[in-house]
Formats: sequence, structure tokens, C-alpha cells
Amino acid sequence: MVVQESGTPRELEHHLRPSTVKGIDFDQLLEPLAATAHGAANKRPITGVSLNPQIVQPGDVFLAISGAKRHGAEFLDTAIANGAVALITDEAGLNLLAEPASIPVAVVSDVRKIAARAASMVYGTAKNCPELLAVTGTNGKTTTTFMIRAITEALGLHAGLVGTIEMSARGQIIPSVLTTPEATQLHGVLARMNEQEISTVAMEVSSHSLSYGRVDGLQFAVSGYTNLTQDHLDLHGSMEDYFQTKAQLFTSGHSQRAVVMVDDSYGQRLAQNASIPTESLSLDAHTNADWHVVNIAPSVLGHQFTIVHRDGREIHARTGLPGLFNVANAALATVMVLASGVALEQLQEALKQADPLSVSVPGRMQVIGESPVAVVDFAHNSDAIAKALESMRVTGQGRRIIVFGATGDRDKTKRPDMGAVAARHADIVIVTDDDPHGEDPEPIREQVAAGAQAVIDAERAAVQLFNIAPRAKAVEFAVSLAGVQDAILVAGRGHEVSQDVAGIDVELDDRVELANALKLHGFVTIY
Ligand SMILES: CC(=O)N[C@H]1[C@@H](OP(=O)(O)OP(=O)(O)OC[C@H]2O[C@@H](n3ccc(=O)[nH]c3=O)[C@H](O)[C@@H]2O)O[C@H](CO)[C@@H](O)[C@@H]1O[C@H](C)C(=O)N[C@@H](C)C(=O)N[C@H](CCC(=O)O)C(=O)O
Ligand SMILES: Nc1ncnc2c1ncn2[C@@H]1O[C@H](COP(=O)(O)OP(=O)(O)OP(=O)(O)O)[C@@H](O)[C@H]1O
Repeated sequence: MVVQESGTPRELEHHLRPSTVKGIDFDQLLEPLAATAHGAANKRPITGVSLNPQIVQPGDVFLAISGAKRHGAEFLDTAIANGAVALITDEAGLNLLAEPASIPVAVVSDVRKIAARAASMVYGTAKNCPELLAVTGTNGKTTTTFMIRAITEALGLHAGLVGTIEMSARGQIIPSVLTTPEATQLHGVLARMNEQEISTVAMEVSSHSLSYGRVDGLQFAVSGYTNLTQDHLDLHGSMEDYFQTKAQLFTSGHSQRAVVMVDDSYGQRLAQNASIPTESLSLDAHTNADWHVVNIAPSVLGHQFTIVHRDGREIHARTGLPGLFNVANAALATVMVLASGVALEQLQEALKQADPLSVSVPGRMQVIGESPVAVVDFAHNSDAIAKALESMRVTGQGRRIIVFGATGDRDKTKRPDMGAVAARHADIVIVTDDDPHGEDPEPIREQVAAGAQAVIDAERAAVQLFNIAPRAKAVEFAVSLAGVQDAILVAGRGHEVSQDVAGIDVELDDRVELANALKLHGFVTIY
């Protein structure tokens, strides 16, 4: 039975903790964390760790960080009201306390740096943790982790998942806030999964998580790399920094082994400079790699293919998910499971019997209608938009129609590129809003549209370009233009069910909007 939990973030946090924690005296944490106690020594037992005051549970030590916008210590009252029994902060946090805190306080130089260690000590994850398989890269993390989970279950084992869409184990699904949770939450959920006798956890590791130390203190049995294309330059500043951040995962401090897709230059660098045992994987026969994906042939919406090692070993597989990029994801998931020590014959049998690589992933190339083909996808950077559009099969005189926008308050440099790529690969481009966050949405649309217009002026005059908001209206407009031979791609929001407009969550689900628009215009929807 599958249970999708809902509730406030604090109620959900309750489901992300082990059911029993022995507890550790606050004093015992101090020396290993190089923390200085302020006030009397205290033996109060700590049973949890949180750096978000809103989700603190009774018995937690609250880690008040110095954030980019606020200091956690400003919210100490909330943490105490929620049951925090001790505080660890930095000098700045200590100075923010208006009066001596009513709970024991300790000070460290950098709270984020000790978060993983503190959580690991409280939850015991250094010793008691399921096997972890990590996936990183710009695109494909969610899909690949869903596939790893499905393979693990097809092998008859219990699998856990931590990623953008959900954290789940044993049929219990908790919706995610971040792709990779903060270390405090991560160690809690891994301890819970260990208690539930989960054998393998497939986990997405974002570059943010590596930058913020969210995966510190974890050892991944196998880490996989999908690809690296432009995104998140607001955090990294340059592609080189983005790459170096990802590359940290592929060192002995984090991982025992690696499987690296070498179909881009960053993957090749990663494999060449690897300091841990690494297997390379490619879809390109001309690329030097340990594993090649060969005999790729269309099969229903997806493909069947063979993964061949240079030593002659072969794995026959298929995925029902559309797009060649999903062959790459499927091959990576398969080789990662093999690298974790599963016997090839056993893996081959599981692939044959259960078809795990066809697992449906919410909002990833999710088919909402077949005639016209109408798909909701999470593509929100240039490479993903190009690949998603390429994978949309149109019949006869069919046209490709795309509806998409760019997020506010994030990497602004990618906006015109996203517009340009859309104009190169689609016949009708409808620019709309994504999550504006704190930004005015109109200039964002204009920056995306300007990129599309430049391509139309220079290369593809026949492309029609529209700028329409709000998003639901743009989706409806796309369907109003479509005929049965056309293909509509609504890109960028995937599984998400609300839009962040100036800090307010506005209900919006692309799948619902697209299905409603198809019905309105007399088409059939399968959603
Ligand atoms: C850029 C980034 O990652 N920021 C993270 C960072 O925020 P920050 O340093 O600005 O912290 P802050 O907002 O100043 O808050 C500081 C402290 O005050 C607390 N606070 C703050 C405000 C308030 O009203 N109440 C409150 O209690 C916060 O809980 C925190 O403890 O620390 C916060 C506390 O954990 C995170 O919530 C926040 O993630 C934000 C929400 C976020 O959107 N992160 C995204 C970009 C992210 O990490 N994404 C990657 C995936 C990217 C991808 O591949 O697409 C991910 O792994 O999810
Ligand atoms: N291997 C791939 N190469 C390029 N694009 C891909 C690949 N896999 C998926 N995509 C595209 O990227 C989108 C996001 O896919 P997915 O959610 O699996 O990636 P992700 O890395 O988890 O993304 P995010 O970090 O933004 O959550 C998909 O909807 C699809 O359009």
C-alpha cells in the first residue's frame, strides 16, 4: 500500500525521523563539534537535530545558522516553542540573543560545517545507514534515482528514495522541499530508513548540497554522473566552479566507486581524473568508455538497447520513457546497480521480469494526451528543453508547440538561451511564467522571448512567438492552436503543484491545466 503523507512541514518532519533515538547528552556533543558551552554544563538528552526552527521536534538541538538572508537565532523562540532543548549557534547568533537563552547554548565557528556531524552523532548514522547510491548532474537525477529504486525493488529488496519529488520508503511518501535535504534532516531520514530495514537508498545529490555540506559525513557506495550543462550559475558563478563542486562527490571523502556518463567533456574530465574506482559509460560508439550502449531501437514510446562492457559482458534492457536521454538515464541506473555488487545474471533477470526502467516519474515526459501528443516535462534549462523537444514525435505536417518560462531569482543568464533553444527546436513558442519568486515576471518573459526572437530573426523566420501570462492561459492558448498531428510540450514545472509568486504559493498544476485545456477543445486526455 502507498501512503502519500500531507501536513505542515513540522508534521511531515515527524515522518522523517527514526521512531526511537537513544538520546545523547548535550555535553557529549561539545568536544567532537569543537563547541564552547555558554552557561552551565548540561546533561539534557538530545534526541533530534534541526536547523529549521519551524520543523523542530521536542528534544531537538536547534542549529541556528547564519543564512544568506536571516540568522536562525532570530527564530529561537519558535524553536523553543516547538520543543528545542538546546541551541548551537555562532558568535553572531549568540550576539543576537536579547537575553540569556532559557535552554543550554554552545557556540561553534561555523554551524553549517558541524551540522552533519551533530546529526550523525545523534542518529547514529555513521554505523547504521543503508547502502547509498548517489546521482548527480544537471539533468536526469530524479529519473535515474526512480529507476534505481525500481531496479532494487525488482531485485526483491526494500529501496528508499531521497530527491526532488519525494522521500519515500516502505510505501510511505513524503513530498520534498529540496532536492537534497539539509544534513540534519538527511541523517534523520536515513536513520529511519535503516530502522525500516531498507537495503538501498537512491539519492539525488545537487550541487547546492555539496556547496552547503548537506551530504557531509555520508559514504556513497556508488555515485553516478549524468551530464553538466548550464544552470545554477547564480550560485556557482562559472561552469568551472559548478563542475568542481560536482567533482567533489567523486572523491574518497564521499564515494567508494563511480559510474560516469562520458558523453560530455565534463564527464570525460571526471572519468580521466578519477581518484576512486570509476567505470565510464557512453551512448556514442566513438567515445572511449568501459560501457557502451548499443543497438538502440525504438520500442513503443521508448527504446530497447544493449549495454556492453569492453570485456564482453552484456545487459539487455528497455525503457518505456521517451527520449534518447532516458536511454542514458536507464543505462546509468543499470550500471550503477551492477557496480554496487549485484550479480549480472540476477540484474538481467530483474530487468526482464519487472521492466523497472519504464517506471513512470511524475512530471517527467508525462503524457497527458496522445492526439495531439501533449506532454508535461520538468525541462527548465537549455539542454533539457532541446532534448525534450527533440524527443517529441510529430506525425505528417505536425508542429512542435512549447509553453515554458524561466524562474525568477535564479540563474538569469540562462533565460535568453532557453528562448533561443525553444525557437530552434519548436514551430510555435509560447513564453509564459515559471516561478517568478520575488521578481517581476514580465521582464523575465521578455528576456526569454528576446532569446527566441534573435533566433527567429537570424535563422527560423517561420517560428511563431507569443508572450502570454498567466501560465494557465498560455497552456490553453497552446491547445487552441493545436491539431491532432501536433505535439505540445508544457515544460519547466513537471510535478509541481504551486507557483511561487512573490512568496505566495499559487495553486497550479501543469498536468491539470493541460488536461482541462484538451477537454475544452474537444480532445481526449489520458490524465
Ligand atoms: C540558496 C539556498 O540553497 N539557500 C538555502 C539556505 O538559505 P539561506 O542561507 O538564505 O538561509 P536564510 O533564508 O537566510 O535562513 C537562515 C535561517 O533562518 C531560518 N529562517 C529564515 C527565514 C524565516 O522566515 N524563518 C526562518 O526560520 C531558516 O530556516 C534558516 O535556518 O539555507 C536554507 C535553510 O536550510 C535553505 O532553505 C535554503 O534553500 C532555499 C529554500 C532554496 O531554494 N534552495 C534551492 C536553490 C536548492 O538548494 N536547490 C537544490 C537543487 C537545485 C536543482 O538541482 O535544481 C536542492 O538541493 O534542493
Ligand atoms: N539525461 C538527461 N539529459 C538531458 N536532459 C534530461 C536527462 N534526463 C532528463 N532530462 C530532462 O531534464 C528534466 C528533469 O529531469 P530530472 O528531473 O530527471 O532531472 P534532475 O536532474 O532531477 O532535475 P532537477 O535537479 O532540476 O530536479 C526532464 O524533465 C527532461 O526534460
